[in-house]
Amino acid sequence: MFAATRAASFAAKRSFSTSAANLSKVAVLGAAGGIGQPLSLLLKENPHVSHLALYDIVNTPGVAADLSHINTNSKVTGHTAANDGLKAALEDAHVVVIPAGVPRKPGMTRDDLFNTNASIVQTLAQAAAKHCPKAHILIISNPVNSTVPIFAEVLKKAGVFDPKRLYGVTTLDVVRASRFVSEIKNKDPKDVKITVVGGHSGVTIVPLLSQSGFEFTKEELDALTHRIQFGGDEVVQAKDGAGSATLSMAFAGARFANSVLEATVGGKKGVIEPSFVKSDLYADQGIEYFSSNVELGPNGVEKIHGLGEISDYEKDLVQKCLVDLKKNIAKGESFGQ
Ligand SMILES: NC(=O)c1ccc[n+]([C@@H]2O[C@H](COP(=O)([O-])OP(=O)(O)OC[C@H]3O[C@@H](n4cnc5c(N)ncnc54)[C@H](O)[C@@H]3O)[C@@H](O)[C@H]2O)c1
Ligand SMILES: O=C(O)C[C@H](O)C(=O)O
Repeated sequence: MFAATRAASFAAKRSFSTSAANLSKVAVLGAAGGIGQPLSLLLKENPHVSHLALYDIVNTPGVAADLSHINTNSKVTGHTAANDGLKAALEDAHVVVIPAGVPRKPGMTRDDLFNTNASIVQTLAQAAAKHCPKAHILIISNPVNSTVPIFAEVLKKAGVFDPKRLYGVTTLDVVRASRFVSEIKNKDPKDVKITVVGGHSGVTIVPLLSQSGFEFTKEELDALTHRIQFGGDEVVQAKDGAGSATLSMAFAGARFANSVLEATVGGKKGVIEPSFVKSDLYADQGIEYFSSNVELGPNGVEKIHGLGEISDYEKDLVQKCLVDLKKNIAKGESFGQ
């Protein structure tokens, strides 16, 4: 249903989106994985993409050959580590989306992925610093609360860090929040917008349900908050060892990538998405990265929105969030340094 709606909306936009200035190369790193494949499929439908470069350590030639038969305008190329494939994928990229890395199994936290994924992200950051220092970098690889600071430290070391162009993708949390609230309020999710702030794991995910326009009982509030914070665990448990969310993440990642493209090359104004970015909101408490609604413009992050008025219940959630977030960020920064 999404694909049909999305295709229709993209098709409508295509009529005014064909000039070269509106088109860009998008690279997906980790493109042959559970997220990478459906995400690349959705990006193949995006009218702002002129070239989709798919990089993974395995299987990208097949994924690229398959996607390249879809009759949308973009060219698709597949790259592996052979023949300097990472360089070829990254050169001239305007947007780089990164779902490379291992997913959770039941019983694991996202932080348990750190040991494996930190070095993967570090390697990809070193390559991005060299081959596409001006690209907009969208990080999906977990733990996002630490992988974004790792990426930033590598870019800083290379002297190319632009905080306006590095984004942790937290869109899945708002997608889930919208869906879960719509289920209990019997609404169409398209009319249910829930702001979610903080980070992307457990108690660092803070839904601001008091701003939703709906009334909740205390029981509903507790249940919804918990479900939004631990929605990822539901999928990990249901997949029973076969990974974590891939299809809903591809949907969320494609939505965020499209927003970045619309704001940076599509000329669209007032594009607002939540994202885990370098932020001043809690910098006075030593927390340099935070997810909140972010206004995107031609150069990326244009304005970081504050939290606005929040309830005492949410103030409590934010305090708990900040404790974990600070540790997750520090761990990423020290690894990246
Ligand atoms: N931000 C979010 O909301 C969110 C949501 C879901 C999953 N994730 C995270 O996304 C990551 C990927 O999840 P998945 O389900 O697609 O996993 P997956 O194992 O299915 O796919 C990961 C892919 O990364 C590739 N890869 C490994 N090392 C690489 C390297 N050095 N360079 C390029 N590619 C490399 C693998 O070959 C594989 O194809 C995980 O860390 C997961 O926790 C984040
Ligand atoms: O839960 C996970 O490990 C994957 C992802 O971060 C999610 O929220 O689904």
